[in-house]
Amino acid sequence: MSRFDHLDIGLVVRGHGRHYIVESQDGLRRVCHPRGKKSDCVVGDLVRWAPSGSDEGVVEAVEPRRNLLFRQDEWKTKSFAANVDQLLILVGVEPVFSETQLCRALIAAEAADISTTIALNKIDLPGTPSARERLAPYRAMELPMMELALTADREGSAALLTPWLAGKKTFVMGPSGTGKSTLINLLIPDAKAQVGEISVALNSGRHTTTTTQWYWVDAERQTALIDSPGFQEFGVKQVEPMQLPLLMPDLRKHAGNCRFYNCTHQHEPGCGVRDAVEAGLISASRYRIYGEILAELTSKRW
Ligand SMILES: Nc1nc2c(ncn2[C@@H]2O[C@H](COP(=O)(O)OP(=O)(O)OP(=O)(O)O)[C@@H](O)[C@H]2O)c(=O)[nH]1
Ligand SMILES: [Zn+2]
Repeated sequence: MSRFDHLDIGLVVRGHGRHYIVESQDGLRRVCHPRGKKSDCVVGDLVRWAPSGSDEGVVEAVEPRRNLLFRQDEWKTKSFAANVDQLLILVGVEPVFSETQLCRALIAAEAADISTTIALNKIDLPGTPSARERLAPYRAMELPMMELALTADREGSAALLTPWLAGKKTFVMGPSGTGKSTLINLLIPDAKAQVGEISVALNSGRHTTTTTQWYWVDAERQTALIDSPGFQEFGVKQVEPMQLPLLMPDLRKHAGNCRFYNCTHQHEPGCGVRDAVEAGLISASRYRIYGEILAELTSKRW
């Protein structure tokens, strides 16, 4: 029980600097301001809010979160969203995706206990076989995968996505130019209107992709897509170094065979992970990325 339990619950559908757009249960959206540091919230948060003035509100408290997806570098933590059911990582045949970013996103999702599906888009393009090849280690890890052609085969893509999304809150992540906007517009014909409504409330005029945005797919407000801006760096400093291999399913599978319980899988003799790399059971690129992230996590702050 908290002293704010009598207040209405709202959903944070967009953050905008120090204020938020909160959707109340009747579907109305209004600008809300945080009362203090305690009411720092992110998209997907459920908040207790009170009216303030004629059409604004104050966030008094944030309800406990089911999960929080975020990235963390040396200096700051950047939240993506809270209370999501699943993550969709959209990569494209073009532009060629960065495997290190993909690994980092998967590690952050695993650390937050959020299940992930990788979707390869633009399979109408000739680079498709090599993109599939690059994803082979992830398929071998039994990560769910989907193949899409969001512009070339709209119906086929929608038919794959729609049942998978139904009733869930899905966070969509992916590098710039892979088709995130195409996906949102395919599934949410009134996406522009949903954003426009908010821009009017904020007086911001037009949509910027610099902020995370919650979209309802259906009129019943059961299915949601959460679209996020791109990013350059994806820090996973929230992870303890010893925990890192446990968040990478292919490494985790072989770490039990190491001679030392605290093996870092770098130089130790009798390392099950390095044996598996040599045997081709763990991809060389995944192992290299593991080493790079481990070095980052163990580097001393100055
Ligand atoms: N050939 C092909 N092109 C596609 C497909 N899906 C999207 N595209 C094109 O890829 C380009 C980028 O798509 P967007 O939806 O704008 O990508 P985005 O991920 O939103 O990119 P940002 O806005 O930069 O974050 C556009 O020119 C799309 O038409 C596809 O299935 N096949
Ligand atoms: Zn080892």
